[in-house]
Amino acid sequence: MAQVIDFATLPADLYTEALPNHVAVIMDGNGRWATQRGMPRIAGHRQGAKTVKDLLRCCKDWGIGALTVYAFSTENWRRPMEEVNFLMRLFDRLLRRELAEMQREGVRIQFLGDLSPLPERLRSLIAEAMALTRQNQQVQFNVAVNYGGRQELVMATRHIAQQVACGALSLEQVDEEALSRALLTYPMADPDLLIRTSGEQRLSNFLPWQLAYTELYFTDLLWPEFDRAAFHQALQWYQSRQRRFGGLATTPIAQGS
Ligand SMILES: CC(C)=CCC/C(C)=C/CC/C(C)=C/COP(=O)(O)OP(=O)(O)O
Ligand SMILES: C=C(C)CCOP(=O)(O)OP(=O)(O)O
Ligand SMILES: [Mg+2]
Repeated sequence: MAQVIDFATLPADLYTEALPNHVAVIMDGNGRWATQRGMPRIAGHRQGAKTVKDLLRCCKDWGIGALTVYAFSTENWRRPMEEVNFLMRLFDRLLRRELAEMQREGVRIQFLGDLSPLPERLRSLIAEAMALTRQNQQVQFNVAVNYGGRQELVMATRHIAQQVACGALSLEQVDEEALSRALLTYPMADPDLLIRTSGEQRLSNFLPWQLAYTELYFTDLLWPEFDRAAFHQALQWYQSRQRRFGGLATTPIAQGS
């Protein structure tokens, strides 16, 4: 008989000490999921929102400290206006609907990206959500909205150039640490695991600096299909990896800890 796994708690074949501390996700495939079912693309985004809600809860249940999701890229403005507007309204609705529960669950929510072109009401909801949850420590939830890795690096470079120009930083002080400090993700640790759904194997401008040594996991599942069993598989795969960081072979993560 097939083994039944209770996904409410950490499955027995995953090891707490060998879990990623920070998981990043490119939630791709919402549009295809809906199209395959004869539904409008926006129905896929609506379903995808349910998936992210359960994944966040799963991270909390399984003891994973940080989840970063790619919700809207700097390039996604190229989509039809109706889809962009729907997504903005969806972010707005989710924040209003879920904020109290996230607060109860100890979720600290942060947004990464240039928020200036977002609708005014969404921006103030975002500010309120970040302020309300800033002391929470159960799980950190980062939502990348109007995020672009190249834009982030340009902004960081400008910031550093300005500091050098005004004498606050010497040229010798411009190092990896200084650049990390100028990024939107500071002071978070880099993701240990990146998951991209829908079969595409590219970064699409997501966290190019921060993912330098991240383990990359690709699955053909479309984002609305990515459930706890799929996350379990991704974590099993992660625990079998050897992270070398340029050094020599070590044991897989699950045996090395
Ligand atoms: C606040 C929050 C976290 C919201 C969750 C809503 C959500 C899942 C947003 C993702 C939007 C998006 C552009 C997904 C990519 O799929 P796609 O449209 O590119 O799908 P396709 O590649 O099949 O066309
Ligand atoms: C998941 C998000 C928010 C952006 C990446 O997916 P895209 O669908 O925009 O990426 P490309 O296939 O265009 O590279
Ligand atoms: Mg896509």
